[in-house]
Amino acid sequence: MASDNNKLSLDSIRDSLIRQEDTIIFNLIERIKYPITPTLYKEASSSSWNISGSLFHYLFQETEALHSKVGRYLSAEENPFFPDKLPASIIPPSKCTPVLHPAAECVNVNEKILDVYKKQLLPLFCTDQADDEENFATTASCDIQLLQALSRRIHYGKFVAKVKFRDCTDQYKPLILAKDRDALMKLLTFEAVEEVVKKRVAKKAFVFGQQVTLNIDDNTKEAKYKVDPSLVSRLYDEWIMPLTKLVEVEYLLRRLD
Ligand SMILES: O=C(O)C(=O)C[C@]1(C(=O)O)C=C[C@@H](O)C=C1
Repeated sequence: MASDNNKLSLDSIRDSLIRQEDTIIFNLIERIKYPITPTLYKEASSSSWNISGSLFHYLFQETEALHSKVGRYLSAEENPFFPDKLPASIIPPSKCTPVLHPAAECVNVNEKILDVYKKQLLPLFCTDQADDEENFATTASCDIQLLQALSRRIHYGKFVAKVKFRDCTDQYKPLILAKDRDALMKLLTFEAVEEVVKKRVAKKAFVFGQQVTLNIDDNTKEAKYKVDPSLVSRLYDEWIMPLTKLVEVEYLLRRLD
């Protein structure tokens, strides 16, 4: 969607952000089936595995390398977590005019996303801590899919910023020239939209996380959900939307380069 330059509007981008909520919530539900699994994220040097870094890090880097070869990071919607380690794509880049300003490539907050994910989000969402060795690879694959979904959503801020600048250039230009981050942040913020997002994702978590049964008696039992809706709302309020806005500001600050 975001590759179609002519049709790009704030409404179409917001529609995509809404659709991405489903992906994030489903991936979250998948990941939290497993415990935190501390060994997965620890340096593997002391183990018998012949790798440097953690098993999670190894699988993530190798996954990105493979995806890079088949052109994943040629898309402006994708941002790598290990940009310095990527092999070239075997697929040639598209000949279409790029949608974003070339400086968009320098905006990458994945290091922050990874840090927040490991230190704050996993402990918040995963209640159990255990080393389930049989599921190391599956657990790490769930982490990677969730992180890629979070990264794509947060870096969509570049497209949001692009249309906001295009539609209100007169308001944004002086703030960019003055490098006034706070004023840019204020101008691009829509509190009413954020309130709707928080309520909608909580509702989606409630609906997607229900146990679906065909037994009518089950409706009367106390409902059990796979993910706490209030935590999903908090995920958006405290991390996803602030990081999206950070990406918007970073993109705008480079927009006139
Ligand atoms: O919809 C927008 O205008 C956005 O900038 C996206 C977003 C979000 O992350 O959902 C971020 C900032 C706004 O305050 C509202 C929503």
